[in-house]
Amino acid sequence: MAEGVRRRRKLKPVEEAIQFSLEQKDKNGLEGRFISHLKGRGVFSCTDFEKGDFLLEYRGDLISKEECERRQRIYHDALKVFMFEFRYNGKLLCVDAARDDGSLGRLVNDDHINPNSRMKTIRVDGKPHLCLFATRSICPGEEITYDYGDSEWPWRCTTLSVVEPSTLEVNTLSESEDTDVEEDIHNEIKPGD
Ligand SMILES: C[S@@+](CC[C@H](N)C(=O)[O-])C[C@H]1O[C@@H](n2cnc3c(N)ncnc32)[C@H](O)[C@@H]1O
Repeated sequence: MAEGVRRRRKLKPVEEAIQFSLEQKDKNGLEGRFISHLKGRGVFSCTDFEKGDFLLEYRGDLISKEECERRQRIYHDALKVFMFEFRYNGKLLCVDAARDDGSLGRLVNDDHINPNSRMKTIRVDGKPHLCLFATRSICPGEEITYDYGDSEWPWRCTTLSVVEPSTLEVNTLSESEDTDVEEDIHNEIKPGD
């Protein structure tokens, strides 16, 4: 087959995650949008994604536990929420995405009930990268969410209020098979830490 006609092999999700991690770019088909003053911004799909697809990297500075603790002492609460602590090869590490570099990963919101993606670590050049993969098919217009992990996140407080005798409404008060995939992870920080 002539060089120009040769088809590019479709990358596996983890290969795509590695490529985007190396290029430090977000893929097309996703956009950041303002949702509300309580929730802030979020990331929305503008295309169809399939279960297992790579979506985004949670980009930031990869730092040690000690450096994370040092930054937490000087950061305002609004910045601390961008510090994603995780365990890798038995060590506590952190990706600090406090600096707004325009990347989308840092804008993905929490949903512990019906998330559509999951955070995993992938190894690129010996270093862990935090990447989100779709856990089900995602339609255009859907918000991308993942489970931040067990913690007393303030927005998870809910109340039940009776709307009609038989109708309950939930009101939110505040708002691998591949060898490079290490493990599913959760954010281990607690709000205000
Ligand atoms: C990593 S940031 C996500 C992006 C954030 N929404 C923004 O605009 O910068 C985490 C913060 O987003 C907000 N957040 C995340 N998930 C939420 C949810 N389900 N409901 C309300 N606020 C949420 C909280 O303020 C949280 O501290």
